[in-house]
Amino acid sequence: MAADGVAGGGRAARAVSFTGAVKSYGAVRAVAGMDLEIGRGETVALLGRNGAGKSTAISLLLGLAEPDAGTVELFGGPSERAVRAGLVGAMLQEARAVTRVTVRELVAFVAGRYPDPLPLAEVLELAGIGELAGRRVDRLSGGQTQRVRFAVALAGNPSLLVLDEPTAALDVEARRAFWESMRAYARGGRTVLFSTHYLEEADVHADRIVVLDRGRIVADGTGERLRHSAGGALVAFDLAGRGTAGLELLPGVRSVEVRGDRARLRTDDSDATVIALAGLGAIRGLEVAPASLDDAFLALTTGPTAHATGPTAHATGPTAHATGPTAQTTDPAAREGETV
Ligand SMILES: Nc1ncnc2c1ncn2[C@@H]1O[C@H](COP(=O)(O)OP(=O)(O)OP(=O)(O)O)[C@@H](O)[C@H]1O
Repeated sequence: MAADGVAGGGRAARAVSFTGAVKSYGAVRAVAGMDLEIGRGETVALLGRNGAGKSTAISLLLGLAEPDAGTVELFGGPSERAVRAGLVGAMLQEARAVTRVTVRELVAFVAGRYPDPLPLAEVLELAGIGELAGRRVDRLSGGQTQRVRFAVALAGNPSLLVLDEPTAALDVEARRAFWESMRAYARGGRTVLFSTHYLEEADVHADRIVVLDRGRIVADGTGERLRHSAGGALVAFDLAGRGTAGLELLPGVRSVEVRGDRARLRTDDSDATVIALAGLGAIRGLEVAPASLDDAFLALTTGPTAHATGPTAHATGPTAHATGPTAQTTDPAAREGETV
């Protein structure tokens, strides 16, 4: 694969390496010391609330922004080298397409800038836009535009595909088709990094989920591992007038939450917790359920955001002003107008 051509660190080089990366905007530490390695062939989801730092991390990774401290490397070298070598395709938020060109012209233009592009027909099919090929790119719906962005990201047959909230504007059917294509692409040994707010998408479509909160990685692992880290199960029962004192001391219990007359215990050992509750005679309306990924995510990221004081940044952030036909590629030529 072409990636081997720039793997300065040899075969062991990672697709992506963040080492102590920091990026601040004024007083806001958007990325606050990030260490992350992504191996070749992995599909990784970047998950986090609004303002968690996902887009900023992606900008650093693509070389669209420079870290204030630390390093970010792609394929064992500077991002720019990997980008110039055509190893990277990206689908960013809010990038506007040029006017007056057709979908086919745009995708062909982008493909032509890469050394080893995919055949045009294959790109159009993968992105599900065969029928739109003759349409002008500035006359598409939001979801259609999103699919064209995906095509632009795929066009160069990149070894690393970076997708910032790729399904944001897609309807259910388009979403399903998108993930099918993404997985087919990843199966060819490519590395995929995508950001999302959808926990289920991360769980189903990524090998690994990296949870960001306030610019830091607060969890990194499979969905299963995340669920476990949040407490393996939830045990709920009716308090029936009894108090909650001592519940947090029961075996396995990590946290206690009370809603109305019902207590919800997050526990690492539901059997032990239930036996202890039975010993207390507190089993009315007893329910045991595995912790959901939502539970895990909330447990990992709940709390006041240190810097979420304004509107989310991506409308004005480093990805927003990419306007040319290569706006969603990472071709350095496309970044000449960057103001970051
Ligand atoms: N260009 C910028 N100027 C000032 N602040 C910025 C800029 N870009 C991002 N930020 C701030 O950095 C923090 C991280 O923003 P970022 O866009 O990376 O988060 P995100 O996880 O991608 O959010 P979302 O899910 O809403 O897209 C936010 O507090 C945001 O306001």
